[in-house]
Amino acid sequence: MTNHTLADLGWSDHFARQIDETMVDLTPARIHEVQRDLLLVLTETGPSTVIPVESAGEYAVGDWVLSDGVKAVHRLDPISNLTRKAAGHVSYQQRIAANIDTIAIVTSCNADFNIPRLERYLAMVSSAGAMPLVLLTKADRCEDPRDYQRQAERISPLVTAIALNAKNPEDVAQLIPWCKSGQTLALIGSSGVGKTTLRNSLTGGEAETQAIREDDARGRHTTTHRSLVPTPYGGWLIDTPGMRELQLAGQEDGISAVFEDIEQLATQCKFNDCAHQGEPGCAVQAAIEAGELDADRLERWRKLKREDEINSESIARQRARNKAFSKMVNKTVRGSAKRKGRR
Ligand SMILES: Nc1nc2c(ncn2[C@@H]2O[C@H](COP(=O)(O)OP(=O)(O)OP(=O)(O)O)[C@@H](O)[C@H]2O)c(=O)[nH]1
Ligand SMILES: [Zn+2]
Repeated sequence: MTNHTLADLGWSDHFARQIDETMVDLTPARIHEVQRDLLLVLTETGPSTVIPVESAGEYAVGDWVLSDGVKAVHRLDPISNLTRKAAGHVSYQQRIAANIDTIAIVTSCNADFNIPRLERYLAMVSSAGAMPLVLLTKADRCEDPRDYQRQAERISPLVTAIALNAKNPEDVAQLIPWCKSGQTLALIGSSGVGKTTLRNSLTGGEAETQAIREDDARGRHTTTHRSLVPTPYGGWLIDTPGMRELQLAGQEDGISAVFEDIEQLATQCKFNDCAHQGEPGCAVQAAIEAGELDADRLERWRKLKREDEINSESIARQRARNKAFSKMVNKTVRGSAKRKGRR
């Protein structure tokens, strides 16, 4: 990897503002890969490694840290933060990637194309604080890719959809505007939709196109490998392989953004707490009857909100349990130190 300026690496005023006089001797470094006990970073003087001071789960690829040459002394507050509820029967919010300008949701112009899943991804992206882009791969295998494009763009005014053949360099060149100087583009989507193919086309790299197993509740070792890689256009690419389960948690704002039409209608219902289930003066039901809103879309909005609520509650309960446990441990440790002191 060649040397880059901080701006080339994606640095901006947002990060500079977080540095106070106690931190001026530290070196800004951007994480390009998170390992269990080590962070692989990029600095103005080239690639390096630093030791995390928090647990590995607190860091995400794309994060900025301040290094003293050995340790990542501070982790800077990110501009955008892609998270999900961790996969399996566990209750915590998992960080996936940070400081991404655009998140491309990759799906194919075939059976993988699925409106409810796109809505879910779009809510995640919106909640992350990044711009969404929908990439419809395998357009070369499909009779009418424009139909998929129209369906995706109908979901929300937030959506720009591009249909392409991920293997064709001319098609992939349409993505260059999102990969320029200091910009970071991330690719998310199901297995087999062409993320690795796109990554290879965009970086000139040769990453293997194979399925990657991720951590699950049975405690298998994670082999996911999220990394920040340079593109020849001055920007960066983050691939997020093998994310099978995508549960929302704490992403109500993203759901509201994607279902803005419904939330807007709901403000016109007669009752503030209208459940849109047949109450008089319900603007949402009126829109369905007038053919302006799809009843299935209302159901999907309800389902995502319920899921987000249930997951957020279980995460909050787990946090409270963890807090109570560490309080108890601290008390025990202090108690035993006191007893020792008396002896
Ligand atoms: N014809 C055609 N084939 C494609 C296109 N995109 C991907 N493929 C093929 O689809 C298969 C899966 O592509 P990958 O790039 O490995 O998919 P992935 O999303 O990286 O999958 P994971 O690594 O499992 O997450 C490969 O055989 C690709 O060559 C496309 O636009 N057109
Ligand atoms: Zn209503």
